[in-house]
Amino acid sequence: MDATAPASGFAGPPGAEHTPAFISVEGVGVTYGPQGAEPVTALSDIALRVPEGAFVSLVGPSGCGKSTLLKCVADLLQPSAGGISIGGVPASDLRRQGRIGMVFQQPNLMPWLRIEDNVRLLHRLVADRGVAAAAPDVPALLRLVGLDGFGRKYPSQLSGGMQSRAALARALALDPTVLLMDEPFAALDEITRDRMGIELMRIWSQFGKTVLFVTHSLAEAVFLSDAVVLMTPRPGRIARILQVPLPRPRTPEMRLTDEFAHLVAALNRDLYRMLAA
Ligand SMILES: Nc1ncnc2c1ncn2[C@@H]1O[C@H](COP(=O)(O)OP(=O)(O)OP(=O)(O)O)[C@@H](O)[C@H]1O
Repeated sequence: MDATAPASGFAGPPGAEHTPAFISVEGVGVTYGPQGAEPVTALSDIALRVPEGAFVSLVGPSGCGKSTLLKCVADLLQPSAGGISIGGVPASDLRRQGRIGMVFQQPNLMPWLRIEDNVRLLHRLVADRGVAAAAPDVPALLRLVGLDGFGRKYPSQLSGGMQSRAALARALALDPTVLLMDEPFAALDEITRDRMGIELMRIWSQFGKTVLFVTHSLAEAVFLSDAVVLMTPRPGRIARILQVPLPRPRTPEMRLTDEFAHLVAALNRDLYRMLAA
């Protein structure tokens, strides 16, 4: 198994190393503060090349800067050094058009809005800013995420897993160029979380977007991804990029194979070595 990607920062499926980068992160560093305290260098010299349509996970010890990197890609945070482009354009252009889909650990649905109106919300917000965007096909999105027939419900009438599905439908509403997911299933119980992973694979194979996915679970990362980016403790750098040669579509049975166990063990070993150093 040759699972370590070249130093170029390529993060995509095995065999796609020469595909042009779609998400391009070049020399990105982030230093927070100072706000009366010591500055915190959260990220240092991150270089990442993610091809179009790839599913890539970011893993690493708590505080290594996974969310910070995702925020930079989403243009919610300006890097202190380096730059990021998506599909050849600056992330800021896409954000203004509402073309960066985000899903967080908490679904953050508006409790006073029906599910269908939550899914429409982003379109309303960008329209209010004068940005022309096609109105989302809400019934199709709800069908896609398995919420057919639940559009008239309010968030409180849905289970945690269903709220996660609604948050995903909302993130997909404006046909995003990329989907950025920050521990989207961390608040769910293990069985629901596993089921959501399978569902996400099904949905991803239909919408075909490039996904950056932050998780603390190495097994979840391996199961879902074409490549897993392991980051060092703060300041976060890229320690290793593990390419995942498991075939697609991924099935629950793959989690029981020796190959899967070896991939997760390889990441675990690197993580423990890093933390022990
Ligand atoms: N606004 C901020 N001001 C100062 N420091 C910050 C700020 N946001 C994050 N940090 C620090 O930057 C580092 C990286 O934080 P970040 O949340 O990106 O890490 P993470 O890997 O996503 O963590 P976790 O896995 O615990 O969610 C941490 O040490 C954190 O304390």
